[in-house]
Amino acid sequence: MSRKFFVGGNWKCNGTTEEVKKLVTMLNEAEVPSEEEVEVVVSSPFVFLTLVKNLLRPDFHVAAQNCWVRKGGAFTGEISADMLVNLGINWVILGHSERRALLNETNDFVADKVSHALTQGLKVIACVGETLEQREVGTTIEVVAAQTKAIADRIMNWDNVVVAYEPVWAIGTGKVATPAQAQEVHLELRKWLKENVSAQVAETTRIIYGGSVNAGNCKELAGQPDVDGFLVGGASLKPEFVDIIKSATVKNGA
Ligand SMILES: O=C(CO)COP(=O)(O)O
Repeated sequence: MSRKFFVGGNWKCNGTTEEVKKLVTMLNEAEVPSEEEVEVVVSSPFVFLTLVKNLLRPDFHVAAQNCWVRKGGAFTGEISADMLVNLGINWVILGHSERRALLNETNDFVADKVSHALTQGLKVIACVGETLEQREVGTTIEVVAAQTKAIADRIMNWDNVVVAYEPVWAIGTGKVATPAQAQEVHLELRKWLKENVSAQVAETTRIIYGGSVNAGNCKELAGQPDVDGFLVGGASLKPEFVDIIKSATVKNGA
């Protein structure tokens, strides 16, 4: 398999220093498949990034949950991509549906951020996904294609991009997409990449699933041919995150 299994933990806006230390200790003690089999990236709130980076085992990586759309300057409250690089953080989540919905981030704005972050040397987890309303009126593929197109229009190189398909109706709801629903959208996204970017990008870009992933449902989802890993929210704050990391073995046939 040319696409290495990827498991991201999105801690969202959660945690105290003590809780973060506990979580990192739990992760450091976990026995998981090797780095060759699975890439693990945990995403803490900005204020804990250095703490996590300093304490976390070296085979796991750290991501920010957002960054500013261009170089730093007079942008009160923002964090620039080069600041993250300066801290030794090499990943960033961009375009999460919570930011799209609550902070009105548009497809173009997200795509500008992706493009800028890549030029600064960050690797990007770019999130796409439809709302329940959009799914119900049958526009799921159109919506995720438009979100992906905005990015494709601005970047030349997809090597450092992971696409996270996160149906909004499945996030934090306990209502996980069925393996067939996830596979359908992942396959369509891959087709879209093949037709609109290149066969090589379609073949090598990891498309991961997010939305109520837990220890109980991860194996069946991981068994889908176009599901290359997960972006985990709530369960990434719990010991079951380790079980989700281990679902890489489903993919790798162990
Ligand atoms: O938004 C998510 C990950 O980015 C998914 O969140 P939950 O796993 O809590 O549904």
